Amino acid sequence: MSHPPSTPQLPPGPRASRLVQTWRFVARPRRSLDDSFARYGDAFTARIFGMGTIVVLSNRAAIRDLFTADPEVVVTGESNRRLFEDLLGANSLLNLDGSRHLRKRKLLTPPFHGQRMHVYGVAMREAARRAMARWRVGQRFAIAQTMRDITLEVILRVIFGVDELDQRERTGAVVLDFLDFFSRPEAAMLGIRAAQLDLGPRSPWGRMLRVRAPLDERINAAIAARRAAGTEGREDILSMLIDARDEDGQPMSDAELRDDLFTLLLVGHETTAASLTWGFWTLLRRPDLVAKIRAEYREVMAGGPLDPGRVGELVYLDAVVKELLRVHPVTDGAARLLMQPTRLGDLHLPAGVMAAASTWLTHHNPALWDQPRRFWPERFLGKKPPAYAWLPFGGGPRRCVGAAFATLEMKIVLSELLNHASLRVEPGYQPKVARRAITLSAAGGVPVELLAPVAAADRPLDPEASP
Ligand code: HEM
Repeated sequence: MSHPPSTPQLPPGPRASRLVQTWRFVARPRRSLDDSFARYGDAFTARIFGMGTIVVLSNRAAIRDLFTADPEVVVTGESNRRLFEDLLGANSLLNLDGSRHLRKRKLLTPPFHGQRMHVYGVAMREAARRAMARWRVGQRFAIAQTMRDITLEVILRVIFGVDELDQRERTGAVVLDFLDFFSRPEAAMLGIRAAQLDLGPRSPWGRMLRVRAPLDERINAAIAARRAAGTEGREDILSMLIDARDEDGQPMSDAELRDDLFTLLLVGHETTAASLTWGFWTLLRRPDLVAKIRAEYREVMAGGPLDPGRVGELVYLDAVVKELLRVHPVTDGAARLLMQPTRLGDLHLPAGVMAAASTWLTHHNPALWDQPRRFWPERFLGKKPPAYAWLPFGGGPRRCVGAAFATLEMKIVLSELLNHASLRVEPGYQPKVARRAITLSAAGGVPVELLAPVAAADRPLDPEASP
């Protein structure tokens, strides 16, 4: 092992202009990374508008040092603020550092753990079943849209406890309008601070503010209504956050609540929907894997009703989900800003630059994974994912708050749909990777067709039936 150089320096990287590098990052997210990895290896320097100079890592030792560094020195909120302060709000967990981040995380962690997960599991299963009930044999549809409908319904229900379906759908439409805006080419401009100016409804920032306003209104109205009606007996996240107190006994202000709910809405469903979409595209072309998922489901079901509390018994499905998150990561990775010169593995990087653990490159680095391009869930059977090599949810003190929630949702939706519906993906369909809001999703939405009537909830499909 070589030693880090004594003076801070940047590793080499692509020499193209910042503009060209930014365009490639937006338009060809995978290829640009693969090309740079092939040329420069597991640490290289890129220059991207909105992010400045960024050292892209797929080296395990460097990633370990990044995730275990002092969060006052290697920060996240400060760099997020440059991109998202006006978008997500100054109080958003994503935009905070140090003690304010810690305090907010303590408030936001309990809603996503423990007994509550069972309640969410029931909501997830219901949303999946409701989606299937709408399908007709022979119908063709984009599975990405179904996944968005399901995950949006779930997040709205668990965040706001919107019980009434109609109201949930109207709020959902406002959220989708907002997110759709982020799949337009002009949205790439929003990361540039100088472009964050309201120059009227035709300017990107002006448009963003106008599609966000109705969403703000709905969130503010929900907060006011809940404060007025009280939180007694309620199990939604909004009520939990209204009741939460920090160490000094202080409740959250309306502004804080608004920023947090907005953040959770944005990061809490599109990511899971995109992961599930890649999942269906992968699994529907692999009847052998679907047969194994179904056989396991039947076996576990033989021991009694498979309610969401028993999903943990589906160990093969667990391995499938881990492998999906490895092969098709839906975020670029975990980025930090270095406030001081920092040693990361063999690197000694200067202050002021960003360092990012690249999910795509780390998950496909042949030095870390046997046959990295192969989809092979068995690699996770009976084994924990290797530390600092499997990072779909980032790592360290900023690791994704919703990781357990998202994993549960993926398992429930995959298992409900694969065990009760025979779907066919259009033969030869090969999706491109497209940026949509913060996620890398399958362009075209993955068209599928329902081949036979959806099976009853208590009569799962035969393992050998068509996928
Ligand atoms: C498959 C689905 C998901 C993926 C792949 C994903 C991925 C990520 C990643 C990579 C990060 C950055 C971690 C880091 O910097 O180390 C993150 C942060 C975060 N995620 Fe997720 N996420 C998913 C679902 C969710 C859900 C369902 C929620 C909540 C309902 C959520 C809430 C958050 C929050 C609040 C943060 C910021 C944490 C902080 O800064 O302390 N995510 N997520």
